[in-house]
Amino acid sequence: MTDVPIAVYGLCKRFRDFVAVDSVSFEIESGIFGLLGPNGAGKSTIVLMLTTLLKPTSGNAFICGYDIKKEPVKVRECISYVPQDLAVDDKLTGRENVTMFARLYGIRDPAKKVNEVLDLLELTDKADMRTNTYSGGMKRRLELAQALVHEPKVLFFDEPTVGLDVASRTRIWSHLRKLAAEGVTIFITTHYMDEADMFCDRVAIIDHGSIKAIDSPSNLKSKLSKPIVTIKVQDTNSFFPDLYYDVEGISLVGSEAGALRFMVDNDQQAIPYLSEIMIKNGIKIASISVQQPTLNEVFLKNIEPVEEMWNKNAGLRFKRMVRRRK
Ligand SMILES: Nc1ncnc2c1ncn2[C@@H]1O[C@H](COP(=O)(O)OP(=O)(O)OP(=O)(O)O)[C@@H](O)[C@H]1O
Repeated sequence: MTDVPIAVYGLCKRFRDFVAVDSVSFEIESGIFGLLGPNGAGKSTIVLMLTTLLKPTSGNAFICGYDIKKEPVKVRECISYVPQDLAVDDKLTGRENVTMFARLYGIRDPAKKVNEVLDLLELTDKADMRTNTYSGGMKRRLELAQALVHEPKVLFFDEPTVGLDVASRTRIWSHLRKLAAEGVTIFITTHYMDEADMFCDRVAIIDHGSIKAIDSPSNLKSKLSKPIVTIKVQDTNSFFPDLYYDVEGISLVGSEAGALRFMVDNDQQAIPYLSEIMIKNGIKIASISVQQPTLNEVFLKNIEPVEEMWNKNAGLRFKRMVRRRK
């Protein structure tokens, strides 16, 4: 028994002899947690187990302290799950859709609560229109409204922004950040690295059913690589002093015509330091730019390259072919 909203211990799922989730463990205390992984990595299988829709083969998990195997009803009372596929009835209005969910959850005064969540998700204006007139972004917000009507402590959201335009994505994320600030623990799956980087407090990268890396996006990025500072100079024949080559936390990693590239521990400290040296040595700076490592790079570093996977699968296919012919 644990107090954290989501605690997962050695969770496994096998489909016959195929291991879809391989002894996954993690704890989530608060905020937005993103599960990232290529297609078929095991993300949905984990979400289905945590939401009690699929039985684990072994291992266990606790949601709000409740055992997903022994107390599935208690778990369901404190969570909401928004799947990837649209779960909005086009024949009903937005209000009717949310009211239906409120009734299913057995909420006593549904009208009040429905108004509250419609307002929270900025849907009041269009609440009495049929949802076949809604945009994709509005439908996704309506699904979120449906999920929030019974005030869940933990929200599972599969691919929250898939297929939406930039403005709708930003809006969904701003609602999720607000919910997280109010104390709802949010578990999302996504393929959008830039969004996970910007909006998730912690992420886990999963491949072939096991967790390859788990941390805050900034820690994962800084473990992978350091920022690169590129300084371009006006006179491409400038003489560059050797001085800064040996400074701790700054190392020269490239020099092309008129440009020097440094890998630095801290770009905020390195830039003024390097500029000062250049100015003191009479070198005129044309521009300074910083390239931070991205979560995309972290992701690619942690998953098996498609080529290797293809070779492995081709090997398996070949073995099966040989077996069939015997
Ligand atoms: N009911 C099932 N029976 C057999 N295999 C399954 C079943 N459900 C999932 N799998 C397999 O388990 C693996 C993980 O699937 P899962 O749907 O969890 O991946 P995912 O990371 O969610 O992928 P995507 O990003 O494409 O949604 C896949 O190889 C999938 O084919």
